[in-house]
Amino acid sequence: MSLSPASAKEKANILSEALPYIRRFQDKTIVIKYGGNAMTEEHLKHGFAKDVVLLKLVGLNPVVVHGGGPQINDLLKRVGKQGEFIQGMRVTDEETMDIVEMVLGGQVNKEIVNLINQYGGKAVGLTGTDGGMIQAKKLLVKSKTDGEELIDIGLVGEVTRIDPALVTLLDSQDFIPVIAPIGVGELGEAFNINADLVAGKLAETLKAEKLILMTNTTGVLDKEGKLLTGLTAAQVDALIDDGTISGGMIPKISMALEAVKNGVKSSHIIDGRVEHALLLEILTDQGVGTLIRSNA
Ligand SMILES: Nc1ncnc2c1ncn2[C@@H]1O[C@H](COP(=O)(O)OP(=O)(O)O)[C@@H](O)[C@H]1O
Ligand SMILES: CC(=O)N[C@@H](CCC(=O)OP(=O)(O)O)C(=O)O
Repeated sequence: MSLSPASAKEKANILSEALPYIRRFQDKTIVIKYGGNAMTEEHLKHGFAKDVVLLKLVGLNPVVVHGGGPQINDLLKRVGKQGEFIQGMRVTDEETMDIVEMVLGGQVNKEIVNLINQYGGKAVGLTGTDGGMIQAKKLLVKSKTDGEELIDIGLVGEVTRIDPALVTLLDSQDFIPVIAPIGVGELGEAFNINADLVAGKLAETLKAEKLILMTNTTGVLDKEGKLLTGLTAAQVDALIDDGTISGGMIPKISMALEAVKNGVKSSHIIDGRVEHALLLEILTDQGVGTLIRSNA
């Protein structure tokens, strides 16, 4: 099928628009958090895998951290349990932890790895426990009503240290790391960690060029539901305080902000429901979603 001259020109323009970005991001690390809500449709999963392979082939180093919250909820439901969250973090007892390990470390991780490999990438699936990569300790959540009170929500972890050696080794051999957000404690115990937290800390440790958090909204929205295309630290604090940012968006925006304060060049919260959102964000002039900057 031949293209009309106008549409051929448009396609060529888009391809050539990518050139400066490919040059600028050559050999740079891009940490991509693929949220469970952005992987609910088959065609989106395929589009994501293709984008990751393309980024690798043009010389960037994508590192994938995935979530799987809705997929964990599905399995919990099947065993008659209801998922419960406090400030965006899943309350995780031992039985829930078994399911978290099955879904994140097994089902979801393997599916993403297989898809990337199907499109010609060399993906390797890991959890944070492999090689002792993600060290963690119990996370205590601050009470909303009494900021001083700390709530124990079970086997939920926060990252204490990341050893980047394994990821760096894989990158150097052209593999694409695909990481499930499970960490290991001092006594060898497994912790369930919010995937945004892992992605943010990993981006800092790897001194990534970009942290991209893919989710199921167009970005951060204001009280009227309008997209906020750019946010600074002060604006984020105000939006959390007045309740505009809530639930799962709290850990996301906090990590996006912490990452840019600690050396990551830019953080982006983008809509994983838009086909090829990754390519649009990284390789075109068209910014998508919300860009988070530090105040400095
Ligand atoms: N101000 C806001 N802008 C956009 N989303 C928000 C906001 N406040 C809360 N949210 C909620 O945060 C959700 C994204 O977080 P989460 O469900 O944890 O996504 P993911 O599974 O991708 O990590 C959105 O779907 C929305 O319901
Ligand atoms: C402690 C905690 O909340 N862990 C998350 C880990 C998965 C995750 O973060 O998945 P999404 O990115 O798809 O939300 C959970 O159990 O759901």
